[in-house]
Amino acid sequence: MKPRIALALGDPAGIGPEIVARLLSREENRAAADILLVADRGELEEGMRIAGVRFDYSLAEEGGRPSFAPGVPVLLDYRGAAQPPFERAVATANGGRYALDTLRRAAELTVAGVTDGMCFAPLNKHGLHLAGIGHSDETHWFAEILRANGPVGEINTLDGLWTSRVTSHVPLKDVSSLITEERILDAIRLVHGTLIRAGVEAPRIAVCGLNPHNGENGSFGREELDVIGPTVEKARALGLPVVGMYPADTIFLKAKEVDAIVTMYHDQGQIAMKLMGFSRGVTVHGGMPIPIATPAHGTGYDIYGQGKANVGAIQAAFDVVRALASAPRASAPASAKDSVHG
Ligand SMILES: NC(=O)C1=CN([C@@H]2O[C@H](COP(=O)(O)OP(=O)(O)OC[C@H]3O[C@@H](n4cnc5c(N)ncnc54)[C@H](O)[C@@H]3O)[C@@H](O)[C@H]2O)C=CC1
Ligand SMILES: NCC(=O)COP(=O)(O)O
Repeated sequence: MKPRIALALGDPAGIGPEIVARLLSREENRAAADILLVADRGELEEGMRIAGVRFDYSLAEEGGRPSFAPGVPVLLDYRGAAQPPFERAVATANGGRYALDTLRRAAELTVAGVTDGMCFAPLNKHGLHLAGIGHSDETHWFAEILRANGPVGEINTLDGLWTSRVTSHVPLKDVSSLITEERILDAIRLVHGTLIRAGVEAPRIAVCGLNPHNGENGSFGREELDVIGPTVEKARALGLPVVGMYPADTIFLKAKEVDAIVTMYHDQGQIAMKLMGFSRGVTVHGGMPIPIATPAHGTGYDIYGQGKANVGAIQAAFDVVRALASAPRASAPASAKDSVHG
């Protein structure tokens, strides 16, 4: 059966509408899934205008189940509490509200079984903060509204390599104090479970150090000796397939030998992954009861409206979420089965 995918435009001030338009202008994408666009109609039309593409879509009735016809996306014309017109190329509370409300609607529809997974174009985290998200990022907001009952975190994937992070959207000065046995084990388990769900039968996972050259026996920091090394040993004893720890500056040279790399902070993984393939990188929101994917790149305000945003990463995100949505779903916690929280 074709997966049914809810698709949202993300931040209307950025390149999201343009890249979604370009994604859906590809006939093979419209054929590969039943697509429910959760989007303001004016923003979708604007995205098509900027991208210089057009495709046919039908309209869903609010509250009604969409009736999918082959190759024709269904649009749920929805903007939540946001009010057009949207300012462009700048983070605003209105744009952040639009992003959050459309994501919430897409999540509700997916939890309710109308769709099997969701994909969204980039949002702007400052806009989310202006809109009052109440969390550091959308991952923790998703965890709340979906009542995720275990560890959650961003997982990035590119060309078959996956990464998870022990810390994510926190100031760099706080990273060291957040590197604990519990958080390292969570990051290992999160990516291990995601790999299994993605069909990797025997995942191999490498763990990264924090300090230059793994701290050189404590000369440049003790996190490796005190926490990371012993936790890697413990993970192995628990039966998790981990190797390492390896210094951050060379761990990605081993990318072909492993399926996943656990990094200690955001940019350890993201710089490497974005250099390896900026236009193919995907972020999966790990630990959620439903599949959620988005491009690893952001809102690209500097190229808004120019019609030159690359479609590659949202194409990859769409492909990843289709694969995850086609796999048998781990049972959602009872609390998340009927409604979205909050
Ligand atoms: N999927 C998502 O929701 C993501 C959202 N973000 C958010 O996006 C916002 C902006 O982040 P930045 O650090 O400025 O990164 P960015 O990825 O938006 O921009 C970095 C550079 O890459 C270029 N770029 C980005 N996407 C492109 C595309 N598809 N085609 C061609 N060039 C592209 C931009 O023009 C810019 O020069 C932040 O609020 C960040 O949190 C960041 C990553 C992922
Ligand atoms: N929405 C996903 C996202 O923003 C991932 O971006 P980042 O983790 O690279 O900041």
